[in-house]
Amino acid sequence: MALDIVLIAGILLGVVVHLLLRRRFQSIRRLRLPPGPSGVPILGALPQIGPMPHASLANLALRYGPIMYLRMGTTGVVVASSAGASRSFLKALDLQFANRPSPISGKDVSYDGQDFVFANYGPRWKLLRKLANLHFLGSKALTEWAPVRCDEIGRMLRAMLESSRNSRPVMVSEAMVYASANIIGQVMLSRRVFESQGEESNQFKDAITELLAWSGKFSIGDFVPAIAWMDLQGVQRQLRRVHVKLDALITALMAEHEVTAHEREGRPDVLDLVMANRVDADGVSLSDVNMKGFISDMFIAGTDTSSIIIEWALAEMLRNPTILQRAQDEMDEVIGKNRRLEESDMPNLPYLRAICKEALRLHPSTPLGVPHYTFEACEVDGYHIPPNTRLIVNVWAIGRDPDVWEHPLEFKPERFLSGRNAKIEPLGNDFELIPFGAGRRICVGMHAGLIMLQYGLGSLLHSFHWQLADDVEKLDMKEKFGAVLPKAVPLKAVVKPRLLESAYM
Ligand code: HEM
Repeated sequence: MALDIVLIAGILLGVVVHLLLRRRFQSIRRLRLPPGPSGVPILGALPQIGPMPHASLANLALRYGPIMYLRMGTTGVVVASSAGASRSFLKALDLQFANRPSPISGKDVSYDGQDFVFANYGPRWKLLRKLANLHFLGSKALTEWAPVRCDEIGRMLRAMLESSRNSRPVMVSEAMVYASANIIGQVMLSRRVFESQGEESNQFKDAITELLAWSGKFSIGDFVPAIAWMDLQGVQRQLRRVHVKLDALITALMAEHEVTAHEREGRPDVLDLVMANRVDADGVSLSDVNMKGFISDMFIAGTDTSSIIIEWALAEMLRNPTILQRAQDEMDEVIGKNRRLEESDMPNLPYLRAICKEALRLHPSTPLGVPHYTFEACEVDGYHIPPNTRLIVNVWAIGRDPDVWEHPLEFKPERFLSGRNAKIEPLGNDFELIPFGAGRRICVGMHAGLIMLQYGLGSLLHSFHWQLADDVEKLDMKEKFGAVLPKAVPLKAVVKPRLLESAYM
């Protein structure tokens, strides 16, 4: 009897110990973090991120793999560096990662997270996104605003024609930023923001360029919030300085817009429509600060993105004149030389579209996208991701992945004309090419950005012969890292008209 009790007690104890050990091992297995560098005390892996973080992270991924976990300061960061890894996050875990980390150094420029880009996933973000799609950036709205794009690109081409007559070189990205800002101004606020290309528009471009350069910096305070107040690298100070300039411009534009409301009766612009619908059926409402953030985001995200890619594409073609020639031949055949390119020509220009995809692959304007954030713990490909983790998708590394792209560093638009790659589109479904991101937070201006890229670049190629301003000097192809990735040395070129004079009028 006593033996039985001892035996049963022993078996029970064995079962309990077994269950406890199994749970313990399971939880250890469940809590396996993705591989990554161990880093140093306090700063974690931050010292391993050099001045070109997209390249540093790509190098670390070669060692640790496409899903990598880094502790940066006191913040956990997971980095996705392959098509498969980005699909695991932006498709399978899209909802969990649909938030943004709180912008510490970008506190001012994001209106303390009250804008659109940094809004967390929730009712206010949904309302902003709905209104942006409905009135500004969705396909119906884009069709309605096509005459504005035609007008502004026409002005840009005429200004370049003038430069060629006066033997003045053109600064490609400046011209495109000026055109893009005026398109956004006309559509959103019924006014061109700059009447002439010159000091005022250059100040605006410089402010946006500076803002994007500083906001891409890996600021220590963003990763060690306890010491953010010290602003050790001066990032917040610099961003505040630029924000003050841009905010003054936006405040003035909004005030003027209110005064001129009577002039737009029956023909509302985007701001009128968004203002009129700023409270939705569920009572979610947009404050004046939300509205300022919305306008500011549209100018910032909508101007220095397509223009950067156009500049890179032209630079690549100046290094590879046969590509430039083939693009011009295609347009001459489809359009001729009596008129300029129209948006409706685009379906008939497969080579031009391939050039745009190739530029988006090799030179995505936002190399690390915009960071995502999860408040909840989750599991990805068998790895545990702790709560409050930041997600970086290395879009730049994905576009250069040698396992996907043959000769990844070469600019070869032909790769998109046949075979498997011909089906790849940069629209968030093919994770090998995600310059606009993917999932719910995919760029809301994706279609507008693509139109500006194809129509802007196509118009420049079709309208002019291109030559480097300084033929002797080798074209500098270095990148300058920030939230966006422009050429370190802006492209300066000499143009000569190639269409009938009447085509420019
Ligand atoms: C070629 C041009 C462009 C590129 C490459 C680009 C790229 C991106 C990327 C990578 C994101 C982050 C997506 C993510 O979080 O996963 C983004 C977000 C965003 N973009 Fe663009 N963009 C372009 C043009 C535009 C334009 C023309 C506008 C507006 C006029 C715009 C407005 C925005 C906004 C508001 C967001 C934030 C969306 C959100 O958080 O829900 N973008 N863009």
